[in-house]
Amino acid sequence: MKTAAIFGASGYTGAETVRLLLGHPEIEIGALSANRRADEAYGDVFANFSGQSLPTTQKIEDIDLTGIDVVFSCLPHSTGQAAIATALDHVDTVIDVSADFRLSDPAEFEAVYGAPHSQPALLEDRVYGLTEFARSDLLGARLVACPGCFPTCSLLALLPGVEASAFTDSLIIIDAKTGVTGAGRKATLGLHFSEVSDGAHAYGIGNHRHAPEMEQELRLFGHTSAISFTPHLVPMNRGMIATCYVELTEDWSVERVRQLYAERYSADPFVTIMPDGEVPQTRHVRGSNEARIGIFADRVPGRAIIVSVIDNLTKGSSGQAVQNYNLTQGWTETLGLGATGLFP
Ligand SMILES: NC(=O)C1=CN([C@@H]2O[C@H](COP(=O)(O)OP(=O)(O)OC[C@H]3O[C@@H](n4cnc5c(N)ncnc54)[C@H](OP(=O)(O)O)[C@@H]3O)[C@@H](O)[C@H]2O)C=CC1
Ligand SMILES: CC(=O)N[C@@H](CCC(=O)OP(=O)(O)O)C(=O)O
Repeated sequence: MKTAAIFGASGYTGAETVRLLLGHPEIEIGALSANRRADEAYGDVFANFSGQSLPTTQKIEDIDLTGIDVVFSCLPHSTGQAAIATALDHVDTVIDVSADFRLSDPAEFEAVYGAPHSQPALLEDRVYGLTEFARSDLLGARLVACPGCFPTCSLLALLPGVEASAFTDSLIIIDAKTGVTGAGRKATLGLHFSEVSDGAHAYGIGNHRHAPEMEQELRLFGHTSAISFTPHLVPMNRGMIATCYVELTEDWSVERVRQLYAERYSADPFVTIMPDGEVPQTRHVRGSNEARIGIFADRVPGRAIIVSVIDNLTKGSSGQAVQNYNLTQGWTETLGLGATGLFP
């Protein structure tokens, strides 16, 4: 049995991590951090957990890491770098769901996130944990940077085709939508019910910070040109959908791409390639760690449209974090992640 501390347990990804770990047969929860909500019973922070036997929340600096094996860090980007460095002196593994260790180049981190990285040495050995493309690096990894939710959803839809040179280098357009929990639990005017219900809007247009992260990974698989990516906020709690437009290279058809994806993901328990004509829907993966991907022909000859859905809080963050930790330990990757999507 391993003991976990969860940093940022009073936030949405922290709560999702707690929910998943409560069902994990090999992990017990030893500590929960919060900032404004420190020193509270966890059931007071999130009423759905009242009745569960869980530690009281503490400030990170008050947590005794003796006896903790793994930290799941669910802090806003740029707030957890020093705490993660300290934690690595005491625990075997840190799984970070923030953006802090995703970009491998500290100069690019500073350009995208507006502040220098305080722990650049840790970037050298960190594993970028898009699980389905990182398995061989995860066993024994000490620091895993879980991809952003948009990159997870989009890269799962794009990388097999890029890897096989099925797409031209000129066109990748990603049109994505996210549920409101993607913005975290903060009280912000633009996230109030009356501001997000009954409508949808684009944001981060032309400059969202996830585009450089996706380009970093696409480059590793051979796609060198810039992508266009626009996220939208839509009135749902959980869920994310990325609709990706690509141009097929000669000899590639939509049917061949679908076959390629089915083979590439055939051994992956959390990626489903939809049968021809079936449209993936966010409502079918809510609360599960599953990604569903559908591949369609465009009316423009030579183009394909790839639609990918995940739950931003599960495969898009905490679920993938648990999946990655399972693999660092050499365990079956599905441990603690067996839930089917909550529908209706
Ligand atoms: N939400 C999502 O869908 C996804 C989120 N992520 C990433 O996961 C991380 C957490 O996101 P999310 O759970 O949504 O965020 P929340 O805003 O819901 O939670 C943030 C957590 O961090 C704590 N915290 C905030 N500032 C500090 C600080 N300066 N020092 C210590 N603790 C602090 C908060 O404590 P308190 O509330 O008590 O003050 C809270 O526990 C972020 O980096 C986010 O980008 C990644 C993928 C998807
Ligand atoms: C709705 C909303 O605001 N979503 C967040 C993305 C989710 C997320 O948390 O991504 P990181 O882990 O990279 O921070 C955004 O667009 O910035």
